[in-house]
Amino acid sequence: MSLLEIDNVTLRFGGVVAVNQVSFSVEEGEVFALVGPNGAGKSTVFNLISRIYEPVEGDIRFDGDSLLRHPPHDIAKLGIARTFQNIELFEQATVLQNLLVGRHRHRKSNFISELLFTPSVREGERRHRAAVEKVIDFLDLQAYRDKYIAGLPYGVRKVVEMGRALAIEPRLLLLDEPASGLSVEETQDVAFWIEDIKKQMGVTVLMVEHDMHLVSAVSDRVLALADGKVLSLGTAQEVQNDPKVIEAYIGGSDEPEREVA
Ligand SMILES: Nc1ncnc2c1ncn2[C@@H]1O[C@H](COP(=O)(O)OP(=O)(O)OP(=O)(O)O)[C@@H](O)[C@H]1O
Repeated sequence: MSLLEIDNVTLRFGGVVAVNQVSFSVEEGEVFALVGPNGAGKSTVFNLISRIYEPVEGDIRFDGDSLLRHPPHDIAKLGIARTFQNIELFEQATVLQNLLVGRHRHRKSNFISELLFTPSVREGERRHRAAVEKVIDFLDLQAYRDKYIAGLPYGVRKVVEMGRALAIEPRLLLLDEPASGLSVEETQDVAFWIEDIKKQMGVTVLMVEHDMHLVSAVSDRVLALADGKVLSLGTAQEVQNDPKVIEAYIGGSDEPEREVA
């Protein structure tokens, strides 16, 4: 059984079919990339998995369980974490505080036990701290742990955003354009982080990305979408060389952000 199964999913916005009978599966332990021109439906697929949108047709299963039976706030508890294209961190809080917020799905205590700071609450607090410190070490964020987000460079914020998602110890990490706005060197670092997230943390990664250098460097498989439909599925090289994909980019309103290697 695949970790994530998108099964014949359709979503319309008025007359626009944003996602049109799309099916694909993500296997445990792989890095899977969604690519395609602007408006192809990539973000909509992410928002369907996050339960922000409700499909009009089809099913989405995580570890065999239909996500459509769960409300959006259950998604993190089930083991799916995501980052956002426009970084969503608390600007007036520190890196450490932002990562601790990411741990909320593990909080089992109630208001009274929190108030009394019972031994189980204390123990829980220690576990949250330990998990967050592990992410800080893993992503090399020690120098920034007590810094406010508002004062951090964009590239560091992107890494913190990834850390916030990793702090919940997900099985599946959804990365929405992890390289957007980053320099070539910073994108290289993101490629290393993604490799480590897969190999050292054992987390499965599904990402939307325009930068084909990054996609080629880290992805086990790539799915190209255009006009809400699946165009091509294979290795990065197979997909980039698929005439249907080349046609979609040339015929579309944009081209890949950087030349394909
Ligand atoms: N909330 C919305 N309301 C109406 N139409 C929408 C909405 N969100 C997306 N769409 C439309 O659905 C289609 C797919 O959009 P989507 O944002 O998923 O594409 P994308 O592949 O993520 O594009 P990009 O690379 O520019 O982020 C587009 O035609 C878009 O205009």
